Amino acid sequence: MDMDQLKRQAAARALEEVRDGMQLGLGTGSTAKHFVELLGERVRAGLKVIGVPTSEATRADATRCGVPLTTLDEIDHLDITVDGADEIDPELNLIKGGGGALLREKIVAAASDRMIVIADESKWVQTLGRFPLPVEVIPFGLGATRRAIEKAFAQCGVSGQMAVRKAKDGHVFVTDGGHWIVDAQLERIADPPGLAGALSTIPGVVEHGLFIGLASSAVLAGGEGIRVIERRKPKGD
Ligand SMILES: O=C[C@H](O)[C@H](O)[C@H](O)COP(=O)(O)O
Repeated sequence: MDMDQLKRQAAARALEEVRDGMQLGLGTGSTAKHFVELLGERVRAGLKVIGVPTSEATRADATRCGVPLTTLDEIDHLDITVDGADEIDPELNLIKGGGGALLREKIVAAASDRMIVIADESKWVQTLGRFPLPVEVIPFGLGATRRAIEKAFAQCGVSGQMAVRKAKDGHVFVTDGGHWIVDAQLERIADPPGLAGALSTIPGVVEHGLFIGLASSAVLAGGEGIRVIERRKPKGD
């Protein structure tokens, strides 16, 4: 079975959690896109749900698939967010933002009662960090922000090359929020909550790709079948 089929299987398993009347956060990326497509099939068959997209790309996909959309200004909470991830550790800490949607993804996940992460098994790691950590930054004062990020890394015992993300056309990648992303090659993040806290205090950092205490469960699809891992601690701890 190829990777794309595994992603679709994980998406299909998460869809089993969706009930009539639910308000859903719709993630971004190639795995979340399968969820949006499968959800669209159910909507066309009569399921009543409403979604909040985490990116302009997902907004376009959801619209194409016939999934009705709203915003977090119109509704006061979401029942479930279903989203992909770049890395998932056994505490269900995540690295996200490979597609650049981390800011909206984190806002939407935090507004949800439950976040279900869907992925193929390759995203499961013992320690986060092999995937470059995306840090969303304000272009103004980037030199100072980079130095502050390096200091935060040193305080947390990590180091690595940082690079401003480029789009395929060679220009700087700009997020849906109009910001830039610095990708940090850290290899091994021993204390994800500590690093998340340190990055959050830097003024030029808008958000970072460490999702701590947000995922309620992970649905991992692999050659041997599907594994569902539930978070041990309650959400927010
Ligand atoms: O910004 C993008 C998101 O965080 C994605 O959910 C993440 O990069 C995983 O994407 P994919 O399912 O394509 O591997």
